[in-house]
Formats: sequence, structure tokens, C-alpha cells
Amino acid sequence: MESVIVAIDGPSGTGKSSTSKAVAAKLGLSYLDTGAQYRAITWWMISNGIDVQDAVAVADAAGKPVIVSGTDPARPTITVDGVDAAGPIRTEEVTSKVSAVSAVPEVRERITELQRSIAADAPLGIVVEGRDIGTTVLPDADLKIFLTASPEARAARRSGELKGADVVTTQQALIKRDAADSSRKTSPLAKADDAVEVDTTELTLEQVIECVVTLVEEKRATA
Ligand SMILES: Nc1ncnc2c1ncn2[C@@H]1O[C@H](COP(=O)(O)OP(=O)(O)OP(=O)(O)O)[C@@H](O)[C@H]1O
Ligand SMILES: Nc1ccn([C@@H]2O[C@H](COP(=O)(O)O)[C@@H](O)[C@H]2O)c(=O)n1
Repeated sequence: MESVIVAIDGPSGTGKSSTSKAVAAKLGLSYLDTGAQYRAITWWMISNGIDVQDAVAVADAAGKPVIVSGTDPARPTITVDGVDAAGPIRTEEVTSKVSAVSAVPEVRERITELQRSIAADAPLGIVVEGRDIGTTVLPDADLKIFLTASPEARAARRSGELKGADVVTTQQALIKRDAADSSRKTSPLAKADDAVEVDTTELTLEQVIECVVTLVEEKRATA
């Protein structure tokens, strides 16, 4: 079977990771969480005492950490300088600082190069999820999906995940991060012109997965 590249983008909490992992597992493809890579470099900056608001300092250090992503959808991994970073990259501190780091062009250049090389090496194809995959990282992807959902639905999903988190505070944090990611100069969060938009507000996760699997199969059938 022909290798297939699927790009899945969208704002926070729209279901990109859950959907991408499941679609990749169902179709025997690799899986790449690009948000985890931006989180990993942010964690490294914080751990090394770099002020994330200082874009010059962040740019100077952008080439230093060695970030490695494992692309098995059943067990995605991320290490920084050989250290497992899966836990530390999900802290509130990293989440609140990642948009400042990901806006720095030198960071994006470095991570984009890494993402392209991982996608090129995937033997059977890959599902890559993020914010700028369809527009910048893999503009020739075979299929581009842009997931959306109402802020209310996204906040409810996230606060269900972060046990006890207040829905209103969670919604404000999501909106703030999306605004920063959408308004940065370099490679902002955006829907590619040729992406299929799927509004997941009223869909279960299983319905979204099924929808994307069908779109991939249709694409393969016409290739
Ligand atoms: N269609 C859906 N219906 C209900 N819950 C969902 C749906 N899709 C995803 N979820 C749940 O919402 C939460 C957020 O999903 P997920 O992490 O996949 O989103 P994301 O777009 O990757 O977010 P982020 O960009 O912030 O990493 C998870 O708990 C997931 O199980
Ligand atoms: N292609 C991407 C992916 C992510 N980012 C930045 O990383 C942050 C964390 O992403 P999550 O998916 O793990 O929530 C996100 O808010 C962006 O700042 C990006 O810039 N490009």
C-alpha cells in the first residue's frame, strides 16, 4: 500500500491528539505530536534558566537541546537530551509558557526541520498533528484536516481531564493560548486552504476517528 501523510491541525482541545493517535493505530501509520516537541523545548529553556520572554535568549539556545520523538501511536515518547520528558512537559508552567517559545522563528525553524525528517522516515506514512502542519510543515500532505469545536466544549473536555479544574478558568486559558498561537508572525495556527474542516462540538471521539479514517481511505482509493 502507498505511504500516506495526514496533517491534522486545530486549536487546543479540539481532539487532535486523541484522534490522530487512534487513526494512526487503526491504519498502521506512525504518529507525531508536534505540540509535545514545542513543550519539550520550552521545558528545556525553563530548566536551563532561560527567560522565555527574552526572544533573543530563546533564539540563541534553540539549537542546544536534543529532542527525540517516538512515533508508535500505541506508545508515543519524547526525550530531551536523553531524559524522558513526557511528564514534565504537561505541567501548568510549561503550558503557560509554550506559546512564547513557539513564536520564536529560530525555534520553529529547528522543530520544523525535525518534523519533516521524521515524516520522511515513516515507512508506511504518518499522522502529524499540530498548528501549522498543513500550512507550513507538510504543505504537500495527502490529506489535511482542521479540527474545531466550541470553546465551551473544549473547556469541558479539558477540565474533565484535569480533575477539579474550573471550566471558566480553563476556557480562558485555552482562548488565551489560541490567540497567541494564531497571532504570531511565523507560521501561526491556521487552516490550510485545502484542509477539510471537521467541527467536533457535537461528535463523540469515536465519530471523529471514524470520519477521519473514512477520509483517509477515500483519499487512498482515488490516489
Ligand atoms: N469528540 C470528542 N468528544 C468528547 N471528548 C473528546 C473529543 N475529542 C477529544 N476529546 C477529549 O478531549 C480532551 C482533549 O483532547 P486532545 O488532547 O486530543 O485535544 P488536542 O486538540 O490534542 O489538545 P491540545 O492541542 O491542547 O493538545 C481529551 O480528554 C479527549 O479525550
Ligand atoms: N505545530 C505546532 C504544534 C504546537 N505548537 C505550540 O505548542 C503548544 C502546545 O501544543 P499542544 O498541542 O501540546 O497543546 C501550542 O500552544 C503552540 O504554542 C505550535 O506552535 N505548532
